[in-house]
Amino acid sequence: MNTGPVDSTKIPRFAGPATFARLPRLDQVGRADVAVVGVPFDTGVSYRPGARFGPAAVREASRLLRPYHPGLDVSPFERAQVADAGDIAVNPFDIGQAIETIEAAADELDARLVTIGGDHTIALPLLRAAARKHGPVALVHFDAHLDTWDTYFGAEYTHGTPFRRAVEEGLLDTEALSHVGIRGSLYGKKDLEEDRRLGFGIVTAADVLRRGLDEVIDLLRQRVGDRPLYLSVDIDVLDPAHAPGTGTPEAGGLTSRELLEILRGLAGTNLIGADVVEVAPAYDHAEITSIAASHVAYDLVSLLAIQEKT
Ligand SMILES: N=C(N)NCCCC(=O)O
Ligand SMILES: [Zn+2]
Ligand SMILES: [Zn+2]
Repeated sequence: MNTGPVDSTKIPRFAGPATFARLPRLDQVGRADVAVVGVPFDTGVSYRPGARFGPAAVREASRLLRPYHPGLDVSPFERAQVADAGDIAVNPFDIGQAIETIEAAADELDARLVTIGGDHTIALPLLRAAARKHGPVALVHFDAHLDTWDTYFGAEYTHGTPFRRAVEEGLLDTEALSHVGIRGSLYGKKDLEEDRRLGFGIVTAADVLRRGLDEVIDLLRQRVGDRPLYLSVDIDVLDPAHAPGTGTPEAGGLTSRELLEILRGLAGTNLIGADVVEVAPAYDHAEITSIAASHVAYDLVSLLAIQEKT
């Protein structure tokens, strides 16, 4: 029997400290199939800081989550032992050291991870840990931005560069890389050319509107096949109306309904880990962004849980 969340019909959901979805802490249950872990880190940002407060805000906003997911027809916390592994204690003054700490912590956590960021820099060490376990992985990357740029101010490790570094390091299966939700201005046309050369296919935000969800889901599933899959969700894939609380907002994004439907459309793929990043609560209003991110994390946990045998 897996230990589930605190019962919100008996203990008010607004009482007590927040773990993700009111789940037990990892140290309370000893082991987990799926662990939710926070990475309060935002030293890699190019514009507004504040994503270091993302994990705490997403946990607070997750108090309303209930234990049955009707869209996927699963009770994820019964199907799998899901636990909150707390936050990784990253150095805010040294990006290199923070990256090493995240990689080591991900290696050590003996569970499939849903990581709550933190800025997008953290995807690189998480992918290093994933590739160490599974070999080069397929990637579906939800974001307004490519995040395959080369350097900023000469810095190689930033929130705009993790996926170029990941390809260079051989962490990704370059036959199976997709960005979803891309939009907004670029530095030049070469950004797209270099991205294509690295192996990425792009589903733009406009494609989601014009081609529709079913076609987009089919295309993504075809590209992924049965490869081990990592999902990275930058919350700025959503329109600023759906996610104002983020560091580099771009107009013309997905609705939270579209994003959740695409995620549900990936049920049955060989998902091995996922992150939700770039929630910066200082720019949020009425918890719009952290509520969206907590629901995304719930769907990611559910996608991992349905892979556990019943
Ligand atoms: N990963 C996120 N959210 N943003 C990257 C933006 C990089 C830039 O300033 O051009
Ligand atoms: Zn982004
Ligand atoms: Zn990003």
